[in-house]
Formats: sequence, structure tokens, C-alpha cells
Amino acid sequence: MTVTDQPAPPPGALLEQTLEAAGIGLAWVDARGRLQRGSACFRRWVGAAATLFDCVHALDKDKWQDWQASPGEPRQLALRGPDGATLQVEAQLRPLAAGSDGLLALVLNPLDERRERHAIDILQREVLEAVASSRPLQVVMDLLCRRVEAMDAGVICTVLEIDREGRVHPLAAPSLPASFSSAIDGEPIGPQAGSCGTAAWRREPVEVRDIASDPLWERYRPLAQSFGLAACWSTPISLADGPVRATFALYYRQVRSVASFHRRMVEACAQLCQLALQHEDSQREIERLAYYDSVTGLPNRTLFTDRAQQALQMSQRLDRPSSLLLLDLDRFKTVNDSLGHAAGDEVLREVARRLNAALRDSDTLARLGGDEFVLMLPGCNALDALHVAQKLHAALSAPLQLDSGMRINLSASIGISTCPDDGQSFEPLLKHADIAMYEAKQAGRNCSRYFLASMNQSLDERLNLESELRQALSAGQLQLHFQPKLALADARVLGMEVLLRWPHPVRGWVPPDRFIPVAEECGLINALDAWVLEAACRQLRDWAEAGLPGLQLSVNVSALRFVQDDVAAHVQQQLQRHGLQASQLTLEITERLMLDERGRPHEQLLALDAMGVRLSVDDFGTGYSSLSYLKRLPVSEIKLDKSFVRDLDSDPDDRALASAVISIGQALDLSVVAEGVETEAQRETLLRLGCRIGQGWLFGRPMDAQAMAQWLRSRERAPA
Ligand SMILES: Nc1nc2c(ncn2[C@@H]2O[C@@H]3COP(=O)(O)O[C@H]4[C@@H](O)[C@H](n5cnc6c(=O)[nH]c(N)nc65)O[C@@H]4COP(=O)(O)O[C@H]3[C@H]2O)c(=O)[nH]1
Repeated sequence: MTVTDQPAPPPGALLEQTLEAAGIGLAWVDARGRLQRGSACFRRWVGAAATLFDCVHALDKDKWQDWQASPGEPRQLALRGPDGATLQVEAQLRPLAAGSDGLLALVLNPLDERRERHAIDILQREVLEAVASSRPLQVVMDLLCRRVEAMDAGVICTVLEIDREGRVHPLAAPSLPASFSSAIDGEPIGPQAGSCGTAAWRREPVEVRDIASDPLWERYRPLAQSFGLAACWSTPISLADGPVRATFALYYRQVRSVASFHRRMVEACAQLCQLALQHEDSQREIERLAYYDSVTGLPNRTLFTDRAQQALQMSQRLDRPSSLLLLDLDRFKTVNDSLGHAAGDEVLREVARRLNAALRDSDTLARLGGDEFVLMLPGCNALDALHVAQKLHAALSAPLQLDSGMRINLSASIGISTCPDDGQSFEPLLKHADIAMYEAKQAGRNCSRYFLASMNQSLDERLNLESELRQALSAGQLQLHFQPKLALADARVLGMEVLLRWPHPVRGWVPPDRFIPVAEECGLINALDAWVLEAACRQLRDWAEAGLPGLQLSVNVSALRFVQDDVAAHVQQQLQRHGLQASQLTLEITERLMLDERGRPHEQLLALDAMGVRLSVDDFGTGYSSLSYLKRLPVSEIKLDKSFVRDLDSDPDDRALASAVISIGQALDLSVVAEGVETEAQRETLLRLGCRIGQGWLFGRPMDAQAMAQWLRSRERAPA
């Protein structure tokens, strides 16, 4: 039998049979949503419904208008059957050709499980793509909600984030007005906090069929009802065993329980939410590592550079100044090296906290590394910046008690540069603030300095000096000079101070006060002082071999070297190597070394004392002058600074200070050596005040080894 052998059924009947066989519903509808005709299948599904609004869940006039505007796009609808049952279908609207009275054909395919799975697959793929391309969390969640709502027009979807304090914050609620989101933003989760708040509290899904009667909604009922929400199912989302991070919820405008298709969909959506949150966490962690300092949590250099550049661009656009402050902690290295890195980190965290507390929200504070902090102050001119710097000094000035119980005093040196005068972009401003900060250090630390154009020159000078000093040390161009220490009463020679000299081929004699601080700063001081110690010991041996045995030398050692190097071991090695007695050597140290009464420097002082090496405190009276350390540490000599000696006879204050230092020495049984004795009158006054030993041009200027040997010999020959 062929097709043409049978009488053909009328075209309408043929179409009905075909649709029935394919399980497809077909209806014709006008622009106002009125159903004009429907296939048998369609009528079975919707009964006597007269309009689409009667048989499609949650379809209203606006949605119908939207739909007509993009008719070809498939939509997922929930059809309401005559018996109240719901049927999920995929619907496509097709405008008909001209002459069909503006009617539209509606083709409906029931969503069976396979189709549902396919729809969920598509949703998953789309959302995963958005996650993988690092779209912001809110955008991803918004997409998720919209896709879920597109699958079922009867559903309203929301995602809420739960913060650490257990408060909710809407991440996405695309089909609810913004007023809904703002009404619930910041509300606490709890045992009766609507579906979402309760789900987060209980850590389990909460299904509320009827918001109007469910006690969980008591507090939020008026709110939900004012937005036409009748039922809500919420699922908590957490990562691993962590706290609940979000809730994913489906709302319905009718009282109803959850459709089985929705359960499958929510399962998939909960996983997607988890993934998106995990991705967000990883992104944040990557960002934290890349842009924040791990010790203080402050922005690092990379982030600061970016923010500072933005602030400077804004400044220029608004034609207003901005200032940059570079803050460097004073003597932080000593804390770090002597008390350990944990204590150093503690100090840095506390500094960050204090600085932050003293700033305005619009300011940016960052840690550049080490003990350097930088601040960008938008809209702040040079004078305001100085006020801020003063506030920062004050914030740091309170003593800091470490976890170990130890109390330390903090201070910082601050350099200030201002845009546009000192530079228009970040790099020159930072460079100029750095130069100004160095000037603040030079000025005695714990102070602030503005950048001045003349400072640029001094930076270049410093850098040149540093490289030339390195060269001089390695080329053996440095020399030792010696200055005698004598008994003030009878001019007996008691020892000599070793003073480093740098005869520079172009600059002439560079004074140690000029190059020692540069060496300390660039890390050359250890090598420099080690060279001085070796050369001094060698000289003692050479003199002994040349018939000048048993001389005593005082060698200056920088406080930094005690922190960074093993001075005691080096001294022992040099004494042995050159066959010297420990009593022939005195180390001159500064008061700042004595402040750390623990740690490496302190241990070394004790070791040197045990060896029999004498310790002398240089420039006594100019620094901290704490008596307590003199009592506790093995010091045998203090040197009265030449600034007190200079005006001894004309300035009663200096005389009083000198007298006090001498009395301290006597009380603690320490030798007191007066420095810079230039006149006979000074010698007599010192003797009268009780000082027994002196050093200065009155007796002898610093001289090289050969001159010193001659000087010593001439005294041996001179009649007593
Ligand atoms: N006005 C005046 N000055 C006098 C008189 N007698 C001596 N002086 C100077 O006073 C300084 C005494 O040295 P200091 O207090 O240890 O102060 C030293 C010391 O702190 C440091 N220094 C020198 N050599 C070394 C060294 O080898 N290592 C380290 N770390 N520092 C050194 O450099 C500082 C300056 O050394 P110098 O320029 O050699 O200056 C020396 C010396 O030349 C005097 O009667 N009148």
C-alpha cells in the first residue's frame, strides 16, 4: 500500500493527529493573550482557560509584552491544569504570516525529565563559563537567577550572602524591586527569620508553603506580602564544613509546595553557588597575596602605586595638591636583629594599627617593605601634611609593650613631598619623599622634613660617597691615625684612640663623621670596622716588635656591628693572631648599643668583658645617658663629649653637666676621659672637677703610625 492509495484525512485532522503523536500542544492566541483556538492536547492540559493568564503560572501583562517582543525565544512555563496540577513546558511563540488577524501560534513541548536535565545542563554551562571568566560574584549570581527564572516563569529566584556576623546581604534578586533588597539588607539570621534567615541559622533547607500562615515568617510577613510573595523555599550554601555563606531561594506568588523539577534544579544551583563562592574566595586570596602585605595586612607597594596614581590624577583634574609621606622607623633593625623577627613583626603590626588610627578614610597607608611605610594624602597641601606627620609622631610615641612583656619606645623619621611642587607623578614624589626622609634621619631622627630641591644634590653626593668608600676600602686607601690619651695631672700616656682616616684623591681628607653614617646605612660598616680592628691589632704588634711594647689602643665599633656581626669572636681571633693581651684593647661603643639589655649585642659585651677587653662609652652625655645600664653592663670607662669641654670655662651649664658626668663616673667607679681638651684652662678645670684623664689637641692631634711612634719616643727621651 502506498500513501496515495488511501483517502487523505482533512488537513485539520491530520495536524491534530500529528501533534498528538508528538505530544506537542498548539494554541493560537491574540496580542492580548486571549486563546482563540487550541489543539486537543493543549485543551487537555489547560481545560477551559480563556486567556494565557488563566493557565500560565505568574504570567502578567508585562511579561506577556516582553515575550511578544522576542517571540522566537523558548521559555519554560508552568501550566496550571484544570485539576490544579502543574505541567512544565517549553513554549515558543510564532507570529503568523500577514492575513492571520495578528494571531500568534504558541507551540508547547512538555518538559520531560530528559529535557529538564538538558535545560539544567545549559544553565550549568552558562554559569560555569561566567565563573571561569572571573565575572564578579554578583554578576554570576544574577545570571544564575535569571536563567532559573527563564526555565520556569512561575519562579522568583534570589541569592543572599551571609556575612561573618550572621547578617544577610542580597547578592542577586533580579526580579524583585530594589526596595526588597534594601529592606532585608543587614537583617540577622535566626531561628525565625523567614525562609533564608532560618535556613542559614539551621544549616538545612527550609520550605515554607504559605508565608501568610507560617510562624517562620512572622517578622517578615508584611514585607513579603507587600511584594506579592506567597511561598518560599531556601537552601543554605556553605563551603566544606565552614559557616553558611549564602542562601539560594525560590519564591512563588501562589501558595504551593516545591515541584520535583525545582528540587533537581536547586540541587544543581546550590553546587553552582558553591563553586562561584569558592572561586570568589580564591580570587580574594590571590588578590590578598598580590596586593597586601602579609605582616600588617596593609596594601603593598603594587596596590599603593596604583592608588597613589589614581589619587594624583584626580588631584590634577581638580587642581588641588596632594602629599606623600614616607615614614621609616628609627632603629627598627636593632629591634629586629636583637629581639627576633616575631617581635619585629609585632612592632610592625602595632605601627600599622597606630598609623591607620591617626588617618582619614580618604588617605592610603601602605607598607613598602622592611620598616618603611608610605602614605598618600589626597587634597593635602604641604602644611597640612606636616600636621599629619606630627600626629603620626605623636601616635608612635607611646611606649609599646611586646607580648614578651618588654617595653620599647618607637619613633620614626618622615619625609614629605607634595604634588605638584615636588613632582606630578608617583615615582618622583616617592623619590623626593625618600630624600627628605633621609634628611630627617640625618637631623637626628624622630622628626619630619619637607623635600627641598637642594636635597637632590645631597642624595647624589651620598651615593657617590658610598661607591667611592667601597673602592677605597678594597684598594687599601684607608689609614689609621692615633690620638694619645693622657693623665691630666702629669701627662703620662695611658693609651691611644684609633681614628679612621680617608685621604681621598680628589676630595682631600674626608672626615669620619661624613663617611661613617654612609657606611652604616649601606651596610659597609661591618667590613670597615673589622678592617680597623685588624689594622689596629697589627699596629700594636708592629710597635711591640719595634720596641714599643704594651701600648693600649681604643677602637671605635659601630653599634650596628654588634647587632649584625660577632665582634667578640673577631676580637679574640685578632688578639691571638697578633699575640696581644686583651687588656691592651678597649672598644669604644655608643650609648645606643647599651639600650638593648638583651639579645646579641648584650651577650657580646659580656663575652668581651669575660675575655678582659675593656669597654668605653663614647660621647657620654649626648644621648640617652641612662644610669641603669652603666650599673648593669661591664663598662669601665666613659668619655665626656667634647661639646661639654669646649665651653667649660665660659658656660656654667656645660660646667654643671661635665661635673655631673664626672660625678657619675666616680660614683660608679669608672674612668672618665675628657675629649677635645684644647686649652690649659680646660685641663685645670677638668682636674678641679675630678676628671683624671683627657685627650685633645692640647696634648696631641691624631697622627699616623709613624708620627705616633716618633711622638712616643720623643717623650721617652724627654726629661721627666
Ligand atoms: N675639636 C676637637 N676635636 C678633637 C680634639 N681631639 C680630638 N678630636 C676629634 O674628636 C673625635 C673623637 O672621636 P670620637 O668621639 O670617637 O668620634 C669619632 C668616632 O665616633 C667616629 N670614628 C672615627 N673612627 C672610627 C672607626 O674606626 N670606626 C667607627 N665606627 N667610628 C669611627 O668618627 C668620629 C669623629 O672622628 P674624628 O673626626 O677623627 O674626630 C675625633 C678627633 O679627631 C680636640 O682637641 N678638639
